[in-house]
Amino acid sequence: MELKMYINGEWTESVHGATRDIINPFNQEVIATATEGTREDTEKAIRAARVAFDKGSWSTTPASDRGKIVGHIGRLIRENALELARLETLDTGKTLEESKGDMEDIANVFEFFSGLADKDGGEVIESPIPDSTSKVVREPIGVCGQITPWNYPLLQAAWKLAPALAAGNTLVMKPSEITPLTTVRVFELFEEAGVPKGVANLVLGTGQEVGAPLSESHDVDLVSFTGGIETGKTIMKSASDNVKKIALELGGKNPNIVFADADFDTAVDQALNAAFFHGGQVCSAGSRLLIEESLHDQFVEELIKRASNITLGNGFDEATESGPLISKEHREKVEAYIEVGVNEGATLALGGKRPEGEAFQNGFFFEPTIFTNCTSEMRIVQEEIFGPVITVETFTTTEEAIEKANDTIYGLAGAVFTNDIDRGEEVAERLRMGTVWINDFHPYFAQAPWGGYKQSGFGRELGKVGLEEYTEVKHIFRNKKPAAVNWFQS
Ligand SMILES: NC(=O)c1ccc[n+]([C@@H]2O[C@H](COP(=O)([O-])OP(=O)(O)OC[C@H]3O[C@@H](n4cnc5c(N)ncnc54)[C@H](O)[C@@H]3O)[C@@H](O)[C@H]2O)c1
Ligand SMILES: C[N+](C)(C)CC=O
Repeated sequence: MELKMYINGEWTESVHGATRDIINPFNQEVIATATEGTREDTEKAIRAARVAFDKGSWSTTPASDRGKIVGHIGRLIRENALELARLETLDTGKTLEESKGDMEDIANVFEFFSGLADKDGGEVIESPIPDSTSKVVREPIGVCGQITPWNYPLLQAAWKLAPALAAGNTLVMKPSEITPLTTVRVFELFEEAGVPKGVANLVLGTGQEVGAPLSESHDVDLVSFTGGIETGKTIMKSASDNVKKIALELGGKNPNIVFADADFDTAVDQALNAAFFHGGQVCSAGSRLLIEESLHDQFVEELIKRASNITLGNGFDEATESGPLISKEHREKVEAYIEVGVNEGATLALGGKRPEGEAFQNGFFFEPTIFTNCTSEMRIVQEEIFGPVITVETFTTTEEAIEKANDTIYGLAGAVFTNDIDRGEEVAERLRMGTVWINDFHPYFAQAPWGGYKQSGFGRELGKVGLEEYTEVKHIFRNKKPAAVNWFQS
C-alpha cells in the first residue's frame, strides 16, 4: 500500500521524495509506505487552504449545503466501515471489535455535525441605542491546522475534521506519522463526497516537518492539537507568534474512585475496562484506582485474578481482548515506569513485563500490570504512563477520595462508583475534570463535549461547543438613522 498526501485536490508525493515504512505493531511487518512530507509540502498545503478560504466559496456556501457534504462523508464512512476498521487494526494493533466501534462513533460524529451545521442562525440583540439594530453572528475562523495522535487515529481526526468543515473553514490535517492509514482513506472519501479542491488538505510526516510549521505559520488561524502535554506546550509557544487560536486536547491521569457500597462485580469489571482497554493507551484511561480502605483487599484480589486472564494477541483474532502497544519506543517508555514504581516502593502485584511465548515475540506486547501500596507523590501515580498499568491507592473518607483524585496536574476525566447517588453527584461536582462518569467508565459520544481542565488542555471537541470552537463571533450594529455626532466642532 502506498500512501500519498492530498494537497489542493491532488494526490501528491513529498517534494523531496522521502518515504516512511508504516509498521504493524502486532508483528512488525511493513504494511504501507507513506510519502514523508516536509516543511515545503506543509507550506504548499497551507497556501492551498489559505487561497480556498480567502478566494473560494466554501465559507460562504450555505451552511445547509456544507452540512449535506459532511453528512455524505458520514454515510460513506458507514458504507466503508469494515474496510476502515481493518486498516485501523492493522495500523494500531487494537482489536477489530474496537476499530468497528470507532468507525460507528466516527460516522455518528460526521452525522451530528452535519445536522448542526445550519442550526445557529445568529442572534438579534435588543440594542440600547435608538434607531439601531444589533445582531451577533458566527463565522468560520479561517485556515485550521489539525494535528492528531496514534492511539485513535481516525476518531481523533474526525472530531476535528467534521466541525471544521461544517463551520465553513478550510484545513490542513496532519495525522501521526506512525498511523496514517485510515486518515488517508477518509480523504479519498472526502473527494467522493464533493469537498471542494483546497478546502481539506492532508500532509503526512513528522511533528518537526509538518506539525511545527502548522503551529508557526501566520497563514494558519487556528491549531487544534490532540497529543502529549510536552508537544502541546511547544505548540502553544509557537502559536503565540501570530496569536492564533489554539485548542489542546492533552493527556490524563484519570482517577477511578470506588466506594465500598458500589456494586462489587460491576466496579471490578469497569476498573479493568477503565485501565486495560486498548492496552491503557487511552487519554482517559482509569489508571489511578482509588479504593475505599475497607474494600481494598477483596477488590484487589479479584482485580488481579481477572487481569491475569486478559487475552493478549492479534487484533484480528476474535479471542483477543487486547492488542500490542503501538511501538518499540512506547513499550520501552512503559517498561521504564515499572522500574520507577518498584524503586519508589510500590508493590508490583501483577505483570510488569513482556508476556512470554512464541505468539508475542514480534509484537510490542506488555502484560496488564497492577501496582499496590501506592501513594500520591509517586511518579507512577502522577505521570501519564499510557500503558496497561494501574496504581492502587486507598481512602477512608469522601473528602480524602476527592482530594487524592484531584491531586495531579491533569484534569481530563474521572469516575466514581457508589450506590449512594448523592455522594456520587457530590464527587462528580467536585472533581476538576472535563468529564466525570458516575457508575460507568469511558462513555463519550458526539452530543457531549470532550476536553480537559488544568494541564489536560483547553477548548472542547464534540457537542454544540465543538462546532463553536471553529467559529468567530461577530457583533454587527446598524444605525438606521445615520447623523453627524458633532463631537468635534472644528
Ligand atoms: N485529550 C484527548 O482527547 C486525547 C486523545 C488522544 C490522545 N491524547 C494524548 O495523546 C498522547 C499520545 O499521543 P502521541 O504520542 O501521538 O502524542 P505526541 O504529542 O507525541 O504526538 C501527537 C501529534 O503531534 C505531532 N507532533 C510532534 N511534535 C510536534 C511539534 N513540535 N509540533 C507540532 N506537532 C508535533 C506528532 O507527529 C503527532 O501527530 C497522550 O498523552 C494522550 O493522552 C489525548
Ligand atoms: C478521547 N478518546 C477517549 C476517544 C481517546 C483518548 O485517547
